[in-house]
Amino acid sequence: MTQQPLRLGTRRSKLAMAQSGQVADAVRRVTGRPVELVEITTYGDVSREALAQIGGTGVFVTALRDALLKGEVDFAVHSLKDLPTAQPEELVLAAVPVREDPRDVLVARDALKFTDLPRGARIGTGSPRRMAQLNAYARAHGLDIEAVPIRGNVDTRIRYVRDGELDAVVLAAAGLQRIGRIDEVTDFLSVDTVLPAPGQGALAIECTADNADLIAALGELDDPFTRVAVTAERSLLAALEAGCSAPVGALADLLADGQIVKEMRLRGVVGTTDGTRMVQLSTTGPVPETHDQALALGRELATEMLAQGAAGLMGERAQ
Ligand SMILES: NCc1[nH]cc(CCC(=O)O)c1CC(=O)O
Repeated sequence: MTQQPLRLGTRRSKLAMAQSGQVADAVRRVTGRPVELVEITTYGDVSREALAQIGGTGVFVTALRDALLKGEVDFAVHSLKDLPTAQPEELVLAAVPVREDPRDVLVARDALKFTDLPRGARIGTGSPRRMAQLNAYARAHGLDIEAVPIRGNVDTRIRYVRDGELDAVVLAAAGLQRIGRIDEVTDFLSVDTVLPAPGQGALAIECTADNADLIAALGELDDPFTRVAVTAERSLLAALEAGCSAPVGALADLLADGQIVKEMRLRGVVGTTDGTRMVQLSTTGPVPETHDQALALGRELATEMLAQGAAGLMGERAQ
């Protein structure tokens, strides 16, 4: 008996195709069903200008969600950090698989590490979050760097370095891992230096809320810890009322005593892009056992950050 293939909606970029291909393999494995990739062109893919104007929030996601709602595809794969924090009622995150390395990394000329960059080094990043933290670190440690706003996909950004236009670019480790270019990293930035974006390194597998059989099947790919961690991180982002282009970093991790997991820590940072003003806090508590507990942890930290003036540091937008 031949089974209808499951249709996986994906963006066409190299990164999206790579991660969708990996998820397709995993879904074939757990469901035993064929999976076909359906390429969907998003507004953000078509127009760089449009992307700059609308600021980036969710542009890559909207077209995939429309295709789900129209029944053109059965499920979609998103980079979790690109998902708006508001979840549409008709859709569910059926799985959040095990997260890749959440760190940001440097791809620099001549195998340079961040702290070895020469005075006046030009570092490309379009992310206010990365700019804020790199500039703050540079100020504190007497480094002289210039953060240069850039756009484009991962290949384009690395090309700025290969062409000698920039000394380095900052990217997410997870993206490079997924497209097979992790070997080009010259420095893995400690999360103490640059806290990643909420949800960075994680994927979201989404389908319609009425598809109980598929939700159950995709649920096999869910990693409960990753889900709890990214839920807390995104709850912080939502409670700060910041969009995905805001200078907000967040990371939840487990604190263990030997093999025994004791607590979850949630760290958050907000700063001005010039790195002169930062609010950086963390909170630690029992590992959340429910979605609501994970949300509460994020809200708690947001409340503390707002009390320290976080809102006043978020006015800036990506260039
Ligand atoms: N902003 C674009 C984007 N969205 C997801 C990733 C890959 C990393 C991930 O899945 O978190 C990237 C590239 C990057 O930030 O370098």
